Amino acid sequence: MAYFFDMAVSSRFRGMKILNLLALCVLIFSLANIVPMAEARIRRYKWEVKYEYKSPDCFRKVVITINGRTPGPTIQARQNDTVIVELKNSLLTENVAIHWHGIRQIGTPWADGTEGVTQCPILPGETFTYKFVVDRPGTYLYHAHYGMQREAGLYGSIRVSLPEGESEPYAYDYDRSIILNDWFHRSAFEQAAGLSSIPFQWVGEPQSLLIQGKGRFNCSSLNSPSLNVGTICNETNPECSPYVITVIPGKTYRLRISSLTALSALSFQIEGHNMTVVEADGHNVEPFVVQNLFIYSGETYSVLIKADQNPTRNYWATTNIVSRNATFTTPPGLAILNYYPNHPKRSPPTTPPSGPLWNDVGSRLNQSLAIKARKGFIIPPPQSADRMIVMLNTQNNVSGNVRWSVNKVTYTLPHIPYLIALKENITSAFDQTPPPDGYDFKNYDIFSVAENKSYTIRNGVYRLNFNSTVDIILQNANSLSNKTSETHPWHLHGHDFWVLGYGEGKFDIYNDPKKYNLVNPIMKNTVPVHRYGWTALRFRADNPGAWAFHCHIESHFYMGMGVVFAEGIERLGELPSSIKGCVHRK
Ligand SMILES: O=C1O[C@H]([C@@H](O)CO)C(O)=C1O
Repeated sequence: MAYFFDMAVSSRFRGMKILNLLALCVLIFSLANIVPMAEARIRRYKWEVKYEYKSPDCFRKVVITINGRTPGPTIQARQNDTVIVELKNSLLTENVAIHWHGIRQIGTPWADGTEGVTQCPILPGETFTYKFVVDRPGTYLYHAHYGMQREAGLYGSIRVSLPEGESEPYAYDYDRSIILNDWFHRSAFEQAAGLSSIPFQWVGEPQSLLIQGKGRFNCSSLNSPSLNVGTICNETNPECSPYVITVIPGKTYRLRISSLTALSALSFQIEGHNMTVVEADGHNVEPFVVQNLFIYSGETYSVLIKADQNPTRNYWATTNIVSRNATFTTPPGLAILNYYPNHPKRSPPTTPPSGPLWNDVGSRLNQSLAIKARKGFIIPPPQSADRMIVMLNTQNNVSGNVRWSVNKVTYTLPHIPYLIALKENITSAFDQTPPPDGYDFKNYDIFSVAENKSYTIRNGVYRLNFNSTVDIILQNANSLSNKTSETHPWHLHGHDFWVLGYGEGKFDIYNDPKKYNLVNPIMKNTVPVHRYGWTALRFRADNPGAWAFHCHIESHFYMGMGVVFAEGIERLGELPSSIKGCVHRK
């Protein structure tokens, strides 16, 4: 029919058509010159997730790889690009889900990749497609968000650059992404089993620290005669040769340093080189100089270093555990800063710098306080909040097991993910009573071993009014051991928050808010609450969806240290059916 019509069009008509087409082309061409088209592109990735034997720290174990690698491939995109990841789960007996850490998922809450919150798990053999826009430049991460799977090596970097022609407010010649991690030889399954057992079995300190997937375990410490040590642990395996950062003398490097540790807070340092901190979690920082960069799981920083030292040798870059005493259990992670043209494997002639003391709390608090938004890039916070939620973090004994609680509630995920249950009004899916907004401020002593009364395991959500401003006060306390309070890195999905302040001791709801930094607070997505201290955050509940907020220590989240916020669900259109595989309804 169309063919017939085309043939029937008279030549006069055809001539007019061609003229119109030409005019349209001229119009598009001139418009393109007046309004430069923002060139948002699609970045497409095809990933296969598999079990493989690897020896990241010379000790061979089963890890989870993406296209054969751990860390997985770096996602590189420009601001406003659409990232599409087609993920095939080739794990034989295990589900998977991947979270895009720091990407707010505005308009795509179903792509956040948080099993139990925003989607059903991806079953073995299935392929699932994540599609989302990276709307801000900066350094982000991705990692598994199912059980304790992240620890098995399923993680990588996301690097979002500015649109073509725009540049950062600081200058550098080259750019490198480095993920720090701690590494355990026992599998995530064994660890989870221990945490769920009675008696409780703690995961302990990691066996080694990895810098961009490489570490070194002392194989001779495995001297059990029943082990054929050579096949399990081999220090000459190239997989565990130190990570090398090659630099050209005189040049400036932007190192994007992030941490995805399962447990440890870290310090990172490069022998003889100061680091200028310029970015935190995707936001420009008013530059400040450090020798030791303290970094908590889930945080990302960019630091600038100048290769301005004696170029005839190489230097050590090291990372070591702070905030927990791992002095006798976990050696520092080592990498080599290689000055070209020295041989990259040439060991520096010095002993590696021994980072700061593990219990130097003051220096860590000082760094937290030093991070401010950069002049010219300040996003002013709302000057007041509509709601304040004070979250007391405690460690408790719940039903005979060690657990973590927020305001006496230990979190557990429902079988139907919150996003689906909320949108489709499946009220039986989770506890409809929200968790408490505070704790007994007057009577609770944060300096004593946690009392153990009326703690419960629940799965209610905090429902936030859409577009309201919410203050969260993370309040730390003594754990189950005398004179112990741990540092917890809290990560919020779906939003960045302003960091309004940190303090020591018990937060005073009347006086401490007067000390908030409402002038130039940094925005972040992950923040530590220091021992026996508090951290105050503010965010706007302006992103329709269900969002996890949790301690980024893998075992602590597993032990119930998290909450879920929900806002603006009624604004969402129909959810994609691909996230609903575990929901069977009549
Ligand atoms: O959650 C934890 O449990 C142990 C210990 O407190 C009990 O064994 C520990 O160090 C944690 O961080």
